Amino acid sequence: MLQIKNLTKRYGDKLAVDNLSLHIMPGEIYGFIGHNGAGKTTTVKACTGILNFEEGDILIDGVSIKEKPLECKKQMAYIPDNPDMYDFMTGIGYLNFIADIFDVPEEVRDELIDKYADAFEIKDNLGQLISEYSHGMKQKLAIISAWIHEPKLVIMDEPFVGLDPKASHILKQMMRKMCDDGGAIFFSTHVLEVAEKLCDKVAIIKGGRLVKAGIMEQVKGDESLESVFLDLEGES
Ligand SMILES: Nc1ncnc2c1ncn2[C@@H]1O[C@H](COP(=O)(O)OP(=O)(O)OP(=O)(O)O)[C@@H](O)[C@H]1O
Repeated sequence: MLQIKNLTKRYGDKLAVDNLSLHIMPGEIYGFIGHNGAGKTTTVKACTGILNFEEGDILIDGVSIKEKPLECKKQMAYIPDNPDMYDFMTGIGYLNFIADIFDVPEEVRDELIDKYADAFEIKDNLGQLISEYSHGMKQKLAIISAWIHEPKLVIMDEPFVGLDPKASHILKQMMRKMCDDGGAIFFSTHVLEVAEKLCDKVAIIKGGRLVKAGIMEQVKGDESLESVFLDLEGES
């Protein structure tokens, strides 16, 4: 579903991502972990077509994001680390705007908005301006907007930041359901306990280079993900 092939990205002289390859298959929740500045956001943004890269390629369902960005973007949803949305819109206005872009039929969008807004307990806030939303409310709106066009692939950067415990629980259920239905999820996180419980596979990046990747149980063995991560961080 998402194939990162030998991705290399530089900012001027700074090598941010170095020859990174990963393959996220349908049905998989794939976690992406690494220290601050390791290259997670750079990789995530390259996957969504927001950030150009010099070397390598990224395929969404077999299609290159470099060659056919629009075709790729139709298949996916992206939730950035900071949900910057149009403050002048109402919540419902924003959701309908996204649904329009992705051509979601009215009955379908109404049903999905109703279901997810209810689950996240922001139904009563949908008529309010986004400028009046808290960080967590914006994050909930961003998640709903991602799910209403039923993408095959969801890419998220730190999706649990700002969510209250109930909303985190609902998001985890939504992620599992989507992947059980054949979708795929690639997300970065610093919350290793969540990654350990939720992810089928995990990749660890350090200084722009992939240091470990694979099935969660194999990556962590008998240890916790945290101790594997800290051991790798300690290695020079
Ligand atoms: N626009 C930019 N210009 C120059 N350097 C950048 C830019 N964005 C990121 N970098 C550098 O690229 C490297 C990777 O940054 P990136 O944001 O991908 O890390 P990250 O793993 O997402 O970190 P964090 O966990 O702190 O969000 C860092 O050294 C960072 O300073």
